[in-house]
Amino acid sequence: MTRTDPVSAPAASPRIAVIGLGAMSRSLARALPRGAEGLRIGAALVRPGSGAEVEAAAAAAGLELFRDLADLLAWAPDLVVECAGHGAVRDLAPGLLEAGVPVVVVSIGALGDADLRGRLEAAAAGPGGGRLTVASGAIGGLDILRTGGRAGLSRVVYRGVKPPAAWKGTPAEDAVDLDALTEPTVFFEGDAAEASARFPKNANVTAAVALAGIGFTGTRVSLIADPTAAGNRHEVEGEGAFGTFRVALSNVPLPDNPKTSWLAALSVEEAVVRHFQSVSY
Ligand SMILES: NC(=O)C1=CN([C@@H]2O[C@H](COP(=O)(O)OP(=O)(O)OC[C@H]3O[C@@H](n4cnc5c(N)ncnc54)[C@H](O)[C@@H]3O)[C@@H](O)[C@H]2O)C=CC1
Ligand SMILES: O=C([O-])CC(=O)C(=O)O
Repeated sequence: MTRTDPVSAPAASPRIAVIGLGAMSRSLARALPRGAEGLRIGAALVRPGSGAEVEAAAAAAGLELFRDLADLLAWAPDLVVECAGHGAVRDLAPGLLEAGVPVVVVSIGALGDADLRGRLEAAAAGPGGGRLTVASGAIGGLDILRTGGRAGLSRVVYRGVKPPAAWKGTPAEDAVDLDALTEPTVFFEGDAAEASARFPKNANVTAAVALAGIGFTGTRVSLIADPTAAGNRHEVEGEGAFGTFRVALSNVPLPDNPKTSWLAALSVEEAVVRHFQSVSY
């Protein structure tokens, strides 16, 4: 027998697409190919009305551009990574999962909606359903909440501090004059259900903490605008039968979006790499 093909042909590169082409997707598309794994983003699903700026961003990143879920499905993605917003999780993730496509979600606050969680769980569990994974995002310590939580948690508290500019365009503007602040100011106190729903671009971390720990209503949340803050700070304290813990992060924001920590983009990169590993450490 004559072989003309190489004995060990390289495996085809997985077809990875992002939803949304904002700060996080652009960071991911730039960073992923620099990793040793040889992965890259190949396509982006953007809003139907997206114009020339988005086309230029896609061209610069070498991405195929789709404006319709059916076109993305026809591209046959091996993995789709949502980096868009709560609406994208609600409108697009169930259809992807039903079609058998694995989905990584970073707009985790959308999962505060119990009906949506039920739809996603049903889509993933259905015949040929894809797997839904949640990226850790801009926060850490989720592993402690999950593991400690197996023996029961009695208290989980989250505190989020960002510079006033990062709270622009959010309900924080109704509570305080962000431009006039001279000291750290608490403008929201409540639970993770309310925080993640009212601050969909700033408080996804509260949903990540809630899902890993004691749920959306059990997780106490304070949000703070601090004119002296250089970046985005997140603190989580937990208590349970296992003991206690405290995690504090001081995150560098993405240059294109002061609301979003670079760590959130890195967490998506890590989730993508992990998805394709046969052994994960
Ligand atoms: N889990 C976490 O720790 C974090 C989660 N996030 C989430 O990630 C999202 C993306 O963050 P960034 O890239 O910084 O925001 P961004 O605002 O820079 O980019 C989001 C892009 O997605 C597009 N988009 C929105 N809905 C869409 C849809 N249905 N279909 C296609 N495109 C859509 C927007 O037009 C925009 O271009 C945020 O909206 C937030 O929900 C952000 C920071 C941290
Ligand atoms: O990126 C961050 O620091 C946190 C954030 O915006 C979110 O949780 O939605």
